[in-house]
Amino acid sequence: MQTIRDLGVTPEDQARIDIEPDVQSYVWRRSTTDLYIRSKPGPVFYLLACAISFWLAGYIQQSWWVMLAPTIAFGVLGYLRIAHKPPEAHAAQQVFERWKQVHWTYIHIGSVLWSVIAVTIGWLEREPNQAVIVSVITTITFSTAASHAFAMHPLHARICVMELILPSILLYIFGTKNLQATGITLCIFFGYLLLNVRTTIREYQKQIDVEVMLIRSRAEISSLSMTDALTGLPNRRKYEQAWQSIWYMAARKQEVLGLIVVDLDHFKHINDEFGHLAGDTCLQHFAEILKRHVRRDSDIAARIGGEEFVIIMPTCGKVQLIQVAENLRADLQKTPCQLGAVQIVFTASMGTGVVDWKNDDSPDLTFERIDKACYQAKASGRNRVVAV
Ligand SMILES: Nc1nc2c(ncn2[C@@H]2O[C@H](COP(=O)(O)OP(=O)(O)OP(=O)(O)O)[C@@H](O)[C@H]2O)c(=O)[nH]1
Repeated sequence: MQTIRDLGVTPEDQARIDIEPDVQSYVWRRSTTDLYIRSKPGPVFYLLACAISFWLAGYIQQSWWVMLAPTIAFGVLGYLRIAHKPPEAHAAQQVFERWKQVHWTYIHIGSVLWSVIAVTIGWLEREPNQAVIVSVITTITFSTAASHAFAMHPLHARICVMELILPSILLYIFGTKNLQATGITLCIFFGYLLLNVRTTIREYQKQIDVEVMLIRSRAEISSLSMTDALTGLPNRRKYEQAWQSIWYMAARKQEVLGLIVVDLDHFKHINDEFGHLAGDTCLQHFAEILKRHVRRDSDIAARIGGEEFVIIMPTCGKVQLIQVAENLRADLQKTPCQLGAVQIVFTASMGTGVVDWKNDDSPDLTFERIDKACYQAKASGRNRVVAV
């Protein structure tokens, strides 16, 4: 709900302030959803690579049981990754952080498991045969995929790449004789990957920045379309939306809901005598006075026509409404609008009332009743408050 308490805050600033929590939650949601989707297929590919390498090394031909442990491990991991769904869009930051930690644990377990398999094959084979070649190629593929897919969390992405590739490098260089060249090549590739992670992180960040910019611009446009350009108050469109939703919400519990309709007196004379620009300044002057009298966050003051304004005051009873309207009326009367050397004194007529839950069938009916009270105030001499 839009409030007008922040004097000196432009509608553009207000739009930005209002949207910030949404932007933050979008960024958290976006990065967690990306992580969730991108990490899902991992265990399937680990298992496939494991089966092919084991087959080429001849382990499966010796005993099918050799695949039991990897199948269970990657099966459970796959299930956990799928079942661990990202938090709801408007969850608190801590919820997103906790989710991230748990999900990254699943991802790290997967990359460590793969490393154990790749190192076991290298350790048992110790020569560049087909099984080792496949395990090296798949290790390169997995680490490249990790460096591309997990750019939303740079530190974890880097650790993941290390977990996948470093154990193989160490084994090939220091633990074997025939695979040292492969180890050195992998080492060079590892360096390239670490540099590559930096680029992908930057690209991912840029993409998010563009999306955030779009969200902010959309919110700004939508806020501007709800704001009266001259006074900075919510406009008729915003008032209608707010009045409808506040009215129906109050109707559920039959809560007290007050409305003040304000119409400036003889405004045409001001325009005719001092010019249209002076008229505009008077409208701005009145809007500033109005803002001073609308103090609660739940109250909404809006300009709904040329020189017509309303104040929606939830939980505000008859007596309070009259008091607010009288204070506003008196304040306007004693505070002239200063235009250079000229002072323009003008007044306002007001109708006030609360929703009559027995007879008011709709927000429009309530408005009509209180608007009529405002006309009565005009008809009975202006510069007064009529309560219904
Ligand atoms: N300067 C200026 N004048 C406006 C604006 N919107 C409406 N008006 C003027 O407000 C005046 C309203 O005139 P009327 O509806 O006759 O009402 P009034 O002169 O205030 O007379 P009562 O309401 O009967 O007291 C018209 O002259 C409009 O041109 C605006 O944005 N700027």
